[in-house]
Amino acid sequence: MTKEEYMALALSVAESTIGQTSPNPSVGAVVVKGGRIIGIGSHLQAGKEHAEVHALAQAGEGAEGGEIYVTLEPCVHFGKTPPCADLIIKHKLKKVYIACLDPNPAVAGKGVAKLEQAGIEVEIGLGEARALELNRKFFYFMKTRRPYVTLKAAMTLDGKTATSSGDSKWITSEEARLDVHKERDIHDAILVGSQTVIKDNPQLTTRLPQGGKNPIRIILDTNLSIHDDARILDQVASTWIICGNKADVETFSSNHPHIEVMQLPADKIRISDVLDVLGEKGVQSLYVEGGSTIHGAFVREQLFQECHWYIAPKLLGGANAITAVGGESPLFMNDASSLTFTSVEQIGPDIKVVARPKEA
Ligand SMILES: Nc1c(/N=C/[C@H](O)[C@H](O)[C@H](O)COP(=O)(O)O)[nH]c(=O)[nH]c1=O
Repeated sequence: MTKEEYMALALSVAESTIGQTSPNPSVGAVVVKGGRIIGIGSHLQAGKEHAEVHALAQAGEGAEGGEIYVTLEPCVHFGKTPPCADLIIKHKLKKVYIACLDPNPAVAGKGVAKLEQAGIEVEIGLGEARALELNRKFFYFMKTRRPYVTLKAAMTLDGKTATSSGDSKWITSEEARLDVHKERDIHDAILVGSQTVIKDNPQLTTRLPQGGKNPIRIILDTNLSIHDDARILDQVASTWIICGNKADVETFSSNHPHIEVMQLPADKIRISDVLDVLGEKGVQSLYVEGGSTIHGAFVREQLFQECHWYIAPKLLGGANAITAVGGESPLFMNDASSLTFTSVEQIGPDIKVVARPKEA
């Protein structure tokens, strides 16, 4: 295998753990000696061993004089295990291939410096684009201390997410809805507005055949207006409610002591305040399932990093049907958010379009 193929293997191993390592990044490592793979490892869960620890444990003494391919710069800090840079030095590897540097300015380059001081050759950048994409959400959070926001909407071909009566069952297929649960599984948190809770009474849990992690359910509810029997108030998953400063938190909390309520200082909920609060709580990835008014707020304030549009081959019609992105229309087309399509894929009879705002 070529060095590109060894790094591609490390990247694949890292990609297979996306969503399960938060708040840590997903990392993969491959140890090679004499053209033979002698160790493969990935970071499987925050607090557990890093990828290099697993790969080097598998390689054992045979690692001496070999090379390691790692998708993120080896750490220099003491976590659950000693710094990976020290472990690589201890195993006397000859060369380290690093796909991308740590985004944290406090540690960026420190791992490389330590390896080079120990006389180990370091090559940076092999598979870098794929390594940056793989931990895109983590890197964004590290840089901004705000969650990476993905807007999700399911709509008809003419952009409707419900009929004028609010009916939306179902627009997209089972397959497309299953894909939504895969997205929920890899996100730290999911967010909807109180209108979606009142109209749809969603569970907002991850229901995959193979199981999966429930994201934290975040409800924007200015006046704590959701009904006491709403399904998201059950104890199947964590639920946080963000409300305005006029809401009667005391009454709500006495009725629902297990629900975390965050009261913002203003009477209206501003998305930028929501993202600051969630960032402080360590939420790195946020999946916004709407509805229309909520999407309108995120789009108007340009506070999203990606949108996933699931489009069904149906035409609903009706100017009074519910549109995917509500709120006020800008006066001019120039005020539209300019995006770039990053992928379009068919899922069952539907298509999933992923688009991102043009890099600022
Ligand atoms: N109506 C449709 C959707 N509707 C999405 C609404 O947010 C709906 O209330 C929640 O997805 C329901 O959540 P839960 O299943 O109770 O956890 N989403 C889709 O992907 N396709 C559709 O057709």
